[in-house]
Amino acid sequence: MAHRDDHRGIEDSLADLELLDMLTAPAFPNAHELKGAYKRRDADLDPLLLAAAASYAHVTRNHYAHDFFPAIGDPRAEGAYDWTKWQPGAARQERKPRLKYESRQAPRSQRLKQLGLEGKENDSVRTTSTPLRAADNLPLPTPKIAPREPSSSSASASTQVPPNPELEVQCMARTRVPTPHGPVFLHLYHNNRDKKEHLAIVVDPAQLQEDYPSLAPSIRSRTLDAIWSDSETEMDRITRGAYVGRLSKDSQKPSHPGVGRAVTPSLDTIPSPLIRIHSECFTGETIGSMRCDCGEQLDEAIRQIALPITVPDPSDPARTVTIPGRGAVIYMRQEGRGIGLLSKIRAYNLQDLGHDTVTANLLLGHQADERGYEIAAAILRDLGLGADGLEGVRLLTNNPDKMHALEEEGIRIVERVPMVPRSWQRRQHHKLGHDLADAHGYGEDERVKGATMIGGGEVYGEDLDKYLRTKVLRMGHMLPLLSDTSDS
Ligand SMILES: Nc1nc2c(ncn2[C@@H]2O[C@H](COP(=O)(O)OP(=O)(O)OP(=O)(O)O)[C@@H](O)[C@H]2O)c(=O)[nH]1
Repeated sequence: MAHRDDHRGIEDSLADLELLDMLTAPAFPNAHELKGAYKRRDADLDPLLLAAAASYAHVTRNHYAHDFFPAIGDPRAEGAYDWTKWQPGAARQERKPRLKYESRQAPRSQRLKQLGLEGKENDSVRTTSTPLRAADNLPLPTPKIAPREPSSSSASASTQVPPNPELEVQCMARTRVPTPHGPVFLHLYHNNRDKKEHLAIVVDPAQLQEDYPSLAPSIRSRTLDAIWSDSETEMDRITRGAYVGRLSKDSQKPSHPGVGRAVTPSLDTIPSPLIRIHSECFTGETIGSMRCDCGEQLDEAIRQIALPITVPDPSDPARTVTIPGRGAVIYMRQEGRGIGLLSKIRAYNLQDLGHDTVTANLLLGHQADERGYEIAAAILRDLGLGADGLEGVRLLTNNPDKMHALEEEGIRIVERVPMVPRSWQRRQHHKLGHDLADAHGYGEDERVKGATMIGGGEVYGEDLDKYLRTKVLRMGHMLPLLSDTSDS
């Protein structure tokens, strides 16, 4: 639209305004007079989109890799019509010639042919030439796991796999994670039965001491500590977590197969490791749902496992020594007792209609519990827990099916430890005096409000400090550093 001081003058401005009114008013007052005077200008496409498409050279963001970019900015390349010089009624201006677009990249079909991927255009393929592949800068050898058991519908004659390959689990990586209950070692497992990444949260802080083995054998993954290939380097082993002691700039000791297996003479006097087989629960663990106590159970399991243990001193049986708690939570990706999150959410709606958790599952065509424990048992064996000839386990559960399933898988359970919900413990605490709560290691005022990890209290410590400082100093996060605020 023209400006008042513009050489075109007031008439042009009024004409522009009239046209704008015509286009934007809900009903133009003299519509009957003007009918047919203007061509309708309803845009089928967003005008901004059209403007962007028409502007500048024929550039989309997919063209950035191409070769004409040096020419952008060159006046010869800017061959588009100069609209600032437009005059009403003026003759169409000469257009400057555009530079011819040339790409140095061969056509896609030729590039695919070179890579032997002809005809696979739509497959999601990663080629060696793909830039910025996360794994490129850290190639890790991976051990072979037998292929997944084929389902009857997917098995074809051309891809013959043994019908029921023996279950194999493989710990792919392990790392230390500080938690409010002390350090744990998070282990990530693959297996040849399902495509899920099951986890083991191993509590065994004695491993962090330089001068271990301690009184009890270390809880370590056999498959992680194994040699994966002749070509693996010490750095490969350390990067995947196959190290001993505490990893730091000054301490980098790769582990060797069989580390931590030695059965110490004092083993009979040390309680068996405390174990929980926990099933994933997004709602309870992540968003603090109070529809279940899964978040609390996970927190409580780690807390109980990490409680220090008092044992007879091997050098003087008349005295006792305290050793760090030990055990593991095997965290199975069996959301909603195996029915999955989608079905569990639907089941919750049925529960709101008055059905209980079991009926809701059944109404959806599921079983009350669709979990299996073969993989959990295999992970326990890999960690040297409950297996033949090694330590038995104390199992934290109220679920008899879980106990039986594990025993059927050959896991030796020497004791069942009940999982009492904290709110019940509190009520018991009121009824019976302080004995029960004290027996579980905390009193009325401590932690009873924290139903989940989320409500569980403040997180602090050396590792968190370091992490936050790096974010401020290297990533520009807007947080006052502790030293900056100490004076204020
Ligand atoms: N389908 C369904 N799953 C639920 C519901 N509430 C919790 N879960 C799931 O139940 C599983 C939790 O089970 P566990 O913590 O192993 O508990 P459990 O089998 O009762 O046994 P213990 O706690 O060991 O005594 C998680 O996968 C949750 O997602 C529900 O209402 N419906």
